[in-house]
Amino acid sequence: MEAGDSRILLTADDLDGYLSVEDKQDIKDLDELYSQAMQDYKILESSANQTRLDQSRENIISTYNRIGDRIQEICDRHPQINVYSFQLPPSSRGEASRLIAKLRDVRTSHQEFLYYIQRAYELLFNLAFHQGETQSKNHLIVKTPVNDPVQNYAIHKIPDVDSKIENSVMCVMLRGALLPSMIMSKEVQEYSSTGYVTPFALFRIQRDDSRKESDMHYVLDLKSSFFDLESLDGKDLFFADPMNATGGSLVTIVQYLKDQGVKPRSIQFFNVISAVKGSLRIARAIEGVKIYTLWMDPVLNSKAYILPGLGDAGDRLNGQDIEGNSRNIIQLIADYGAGITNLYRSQVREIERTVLGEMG
Ligand SMILES: O=P(O)(O)OC[C@H]1O[C@H](OP(=O)(O)OP(=O)(O)O)[C@H](O)[C@@H]1O
Ligand SMILES: O=c1cc[nH]c(=O)[nH]1
Repeated sequence: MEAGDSRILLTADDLDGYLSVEDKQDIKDLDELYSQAMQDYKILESSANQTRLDQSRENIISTYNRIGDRIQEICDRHPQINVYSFQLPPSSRGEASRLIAKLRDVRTSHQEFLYYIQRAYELLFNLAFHQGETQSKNHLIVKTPVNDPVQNYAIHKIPDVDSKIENSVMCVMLRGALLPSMIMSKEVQEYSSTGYVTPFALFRIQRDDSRKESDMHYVLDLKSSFFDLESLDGKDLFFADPMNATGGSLVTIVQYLKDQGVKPRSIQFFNVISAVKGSLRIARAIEGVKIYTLWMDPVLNSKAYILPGLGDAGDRLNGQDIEGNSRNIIQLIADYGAGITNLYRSQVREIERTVLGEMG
């Protein structure tokens, strides 16, 4: 890892250095399997012959089954990688599958995309914090609008996850992860018995789009980042980024923090879709990390995009900038509109405080 005055750089070679021979073989096997599926996509996209179309659909289903089995077998060997569809009972898997299908679909509109991302983070919160041992409960006492014959109240028991969430700091990989991080922080607030609002640490991390995946550079721009190193020490660092592709963005930030002497209590990464390569690199590079992902995809293309993926998550969440006029964090939040900013009011206040300071 190289450090300039304000820019921290990591390369694809640095990341590959973490992979074992077995990891590289797993990645290669999936590349080969997925290239078979891509042959059939070409027929699906262009053929007018019904028999050929039917045959290619059959082939794709069967290749996908083999890919799914192979990915599950790889993930079973890595307990740090938690995949919703592999850990939840089969009856719950359809929910994640349908949701991911909606997010992937080119026809899904911006508003619908936001709606499904919000739902995805509810499921991820469930995967990370509600599984496993029998949990103690917190009681919610809710006043309802019904006041005849008397004012009504309802009691709801929710899992007591305070100890898992009330030491957390929301670490944001700007910019695509900004809204998902607000959503995750609100989940924390809603489940915390004290209404804990996470502090935010904002990191401007960029992949160099002019480079290929095999030669990718990751740049952490400290001048456009907002965080207080001391406030991260001993904390549970939550990163919520919809896409975990090559793993380079997360590893760059975590290594920088480590170099600065920060010792987090834990590092947890919440993704909607992860690629096998990025997950393996992270699991190898960051000791003790936990990855929670709704879905695991098999491969990356030469531009470091996840296949089949869902495209550019940042663009689908934030819309595209006008050429040469890249919006800052405050402008992005303003563009989410009143519906979103009112829903995530506490989170917006925390982010503004982090960016603008107490007087902002
Ligand atoms: O696992 P990695 O290969 O590091 O990639 C993941 C990063 O890529 C995406 O951001 P993108 O580079 O599209 O920029 P954006 O945040 O500005 O949308 C995504 O939101 C992650 O931050
Ligand atoms: O497929 C990908 C990879 C990185 N970032 C995205 O938004 N999509």
